[in-house]
Amino acid sequence: MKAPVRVTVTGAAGQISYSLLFRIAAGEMLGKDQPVILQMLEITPALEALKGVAMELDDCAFPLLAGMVCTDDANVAFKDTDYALLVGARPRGPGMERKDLLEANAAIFSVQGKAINDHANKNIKVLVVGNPANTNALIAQRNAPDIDPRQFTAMTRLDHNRAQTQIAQKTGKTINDVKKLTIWGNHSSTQYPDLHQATVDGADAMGLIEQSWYENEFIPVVQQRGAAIIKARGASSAASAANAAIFHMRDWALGTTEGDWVSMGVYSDGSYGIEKGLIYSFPCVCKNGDWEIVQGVSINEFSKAKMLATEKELQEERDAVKALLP
Ligand SMILES: NC(=O)C1=CN([C@@H]2O[C@H](COP(=O)(O)OP(=O)(O)OC[C@H]3O[C@@H](n4cnc5c(N)ncnc54)[C@H](O)[C@@H]3O)[C@@H](O)[C@H]2O)C=CC1
Ligand SMILES: O=C([O-])CC(=O)C(=O)O
Repeated sequence: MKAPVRVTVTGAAGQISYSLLFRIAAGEMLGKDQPVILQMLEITPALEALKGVAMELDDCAFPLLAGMVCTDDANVAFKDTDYALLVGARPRGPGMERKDLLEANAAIFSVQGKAINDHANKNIKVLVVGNPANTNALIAQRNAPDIDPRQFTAMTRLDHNRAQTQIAQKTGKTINDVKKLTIWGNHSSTQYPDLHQATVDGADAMGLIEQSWYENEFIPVVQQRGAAIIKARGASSAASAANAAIFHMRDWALGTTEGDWVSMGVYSDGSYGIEKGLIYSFPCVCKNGDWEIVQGVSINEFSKAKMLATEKELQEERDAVKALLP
């Protein structure tokens, strides 16, 4: 048996965490041979509810669950931690855009970035789920100057998974047949789900669909899927968001599938002309616990315009939280 690793989950009594924690403890994120210690952070009024979640985790008798910490102190929650999933933040309601949450949520991520900087393992892998995820990740990263900025990522895997299902269903194929699609940019309604490199059962995806379906259905359906779930369920995506967080961390830690790539919000190095330092979603492959941006993807004029529009939104979000960016 390996030595246990520490996994911090914030917002641990919330709805996403109620799916997430049990799957982490079952070994679905880091492998069936990797024991975990769960370090769960909540605000003080939610500690009683968190206690109930911890009791249920106990009652699962998970062989891989090597310990639990429940706390309302970020310095305790991030102590020596190896992986952090920053879920704790307010979700949006009907009629809101994710960036409307900036004011409510941004401060959480500057405090947590500092706590990560001061207490976490320096090799920590951080995934920000709380919205607006890319800009919250930027805030946390900039408040952790002693940690490599590449270790802060934002979740666009849910968008990636949504896009995969849309094209699989349209073409009558399975998820396993769909490869190399990309979500570019922000986890917001300006994100650009790109099928130009994607293949379905070995065939070029764009050759299997009409441009009008691509522009007028596929792209808006993926961009607006979060809002459609809120409308239908009366609450934002939870189990599917937890699933995407598991996939994102699993692939980062254990590697992506040969011959395919995934979408991750990562620190831009200037690839594809995207401003360096933004947390922007790119096509990524992961190996040996590290990610890299896939290079050489050809970008046509249609794609370029969409990639720039979502970059512009990220620049505006960044400028709106300047006060929190040291
Ligand atoms: N990136 C993505 O694809 C997705 C992101 N989200 C976002 O994830 C976030 C969480 O969503 P839900 O679990 O549905 O919300 P929720 O409201 O059910 O849970 C959030 C939890 O965070 C806790 N919390 C608030 N401030 C905190 C702090 N400073 N430290 C620790 N915990 C804190 C709350 O007490 C609450 O228990 C929202 O911002 C939502 O918009 C949701 C779905 C997908
Ligand atoms: O749409 C929301 O507010 C929740 C979310 O991020 C998603 O479902 O993608």
